[in-house]
Amino acid sequence: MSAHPVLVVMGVSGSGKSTVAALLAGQLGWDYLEGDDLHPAANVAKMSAGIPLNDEDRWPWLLKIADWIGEHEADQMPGVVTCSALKRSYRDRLRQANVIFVYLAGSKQEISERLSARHGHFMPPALLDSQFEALEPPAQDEAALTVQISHSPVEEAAEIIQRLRLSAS
Ligand SMILES: Nc1ncnc2c1ncn2[C@@H]1O[C@H](COP(=O)(O)OP(=O)(O)OP(=O)(O)O)[C@@H](O)[C@H]1O
Ligand SMILES: O=C(O)[C@H](O)[C@@H](O)[C@H](O)[C@H](O)CO
Repeated sequence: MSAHPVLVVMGVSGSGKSTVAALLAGQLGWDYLEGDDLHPAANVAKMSAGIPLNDEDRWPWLLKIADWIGEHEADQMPGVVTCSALKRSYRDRLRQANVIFVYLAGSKQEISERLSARHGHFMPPALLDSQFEALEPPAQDEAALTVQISHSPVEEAAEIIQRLRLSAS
């Protein structure tokens, strides 16, 4: 593994990307980007209205995330970014740089319960079905690190650091 990877914490809405990625970035002392912050207002409005994004909506957003990753690679700065990265084609684009995908895997039931308990977020729980429909879990050859989400966020972050042999700063 490169000394300066960017971890892409991926998975459906509510899988815990923001929670786990923030912990990881804090513990590693690496730059952090909340990928949702790069969505154009139109995408946020669409999701808020309960309409799933399509490829056309997602590509400009994915390219902004790819830019952030590319800048970090050029500067030899490691980082952590959240990005649903639901489809293989999206991940193949992000993989043009030196990234490691960390896939937060859980059942629809488990994630649905978490989303129902989450407040103050634009993403309605009703969009979870569409997230699972779009999801193409990383295939074997993608070498993603798959983490089951049934543990606490702190345990998940510790597992990721240990399995990737990273060191907390
Ligand atoms: N391991 C966990 N155990 C219990 N609850 C968790 C865990 N991880 C996250 N949560 C809770 O589940 C909810 C969803 O987590 P979070 O917002 O981090 O997901 P997300 O994948 O970033 O979602 P989105 O893509 O919609 O922004 C939050 O309320 C969070 O506090
Ligand atoms: O690809 C997508 O459909 C979107 O990125 C969503 O996953 C949202 O960004 C996120 O889940 C909302 O919080």
